[in-house]
Amino acid sequence: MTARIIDGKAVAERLRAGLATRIAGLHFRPGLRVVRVGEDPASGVYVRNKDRAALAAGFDSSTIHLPAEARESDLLMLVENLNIDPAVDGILVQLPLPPQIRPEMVIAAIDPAKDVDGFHTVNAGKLVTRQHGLVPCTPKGVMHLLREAGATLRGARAVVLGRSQIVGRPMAQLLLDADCTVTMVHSNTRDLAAECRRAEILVAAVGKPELVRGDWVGEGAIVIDVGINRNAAGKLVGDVAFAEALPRAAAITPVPGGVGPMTIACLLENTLEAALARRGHT
Ligand SMILES: Nc1nc(=O)c2c([nH]1)NC[C@@H]1CN(c3ccc(C(=O)N[C@@H](CCC(=O)O)C(=O)O)cc3)C=[N+]21
Repeated sequence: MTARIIDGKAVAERLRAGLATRIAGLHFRPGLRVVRVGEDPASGVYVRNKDRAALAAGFDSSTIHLPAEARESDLLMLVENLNIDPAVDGILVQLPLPPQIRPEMVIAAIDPAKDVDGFHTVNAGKLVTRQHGLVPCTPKGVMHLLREAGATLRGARAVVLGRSQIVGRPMAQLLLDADCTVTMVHSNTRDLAAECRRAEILVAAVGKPELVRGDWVGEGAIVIDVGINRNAAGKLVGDVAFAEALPRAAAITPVPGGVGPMTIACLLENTLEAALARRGHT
């Protein structure tokens, strides 16, 4: 078998086109503000791609750039101003932040109704208690991709590799809500390879270049690679050794062109959702 390659770029384009159509029918433009502090290189690509996509889909989007030396109080004041600005529906503060700024303080300061990253404790709590809230973009994008790939979720053995606040944990929750049998595995798991091999759906989100080798992938598995890493040669690679996984998987996402573009499309989807919810159209 050779895996079908799941084209995240194409799925993201369709999702964004659908959002553009919906926005064209509104009497306002949903507002998104991305706040960047200093110069994290990973954030650079993300902010550029996002700005282009947001403007093309009809959002009122802009990036606010603070210097690397900004104080935590400067950022908190900026967030407060965005919270009360009626033109702003979505606020995203790029992570990582410089060391003098505590990310948990900043995330806690964002109005949960405008928290389009879905990182605020209120939104995390809503996800776990199955209430309607803003869902983190990357796991939300992965669910879109699984549905597009025609994956049968009910009863499927899903393994999530990685337990981060922003991907692994919410990912497991969404898979559980879709009736998967979910296993979370991580750096302390005994025999990671054997656990991964049992997966019918494998989501790798650890940020370790090509950690998942071909023999970690079960025959016919659907493999979703969330990692975006640079390898020793400076090439962009995922958490999965793509060429090794290809002959075993039924379907697999590439890096780049897999999950990354979906994260951006879901950020825009969340911004539209937040805009409608704030105006009372749920
Ligand atoms: N508050 C916050 N929320 C985030 O969601 C967030 C963040 N901070 N900080 C940085 C990371 C990184 N991130 C990416 C999203 C999409 C691509 C993406 O679209 N990648 C393309 C192109 C990659 C390339 O060419 O370099 C792809 O995978 O095909 C990359 C990186 C979101 N992040």
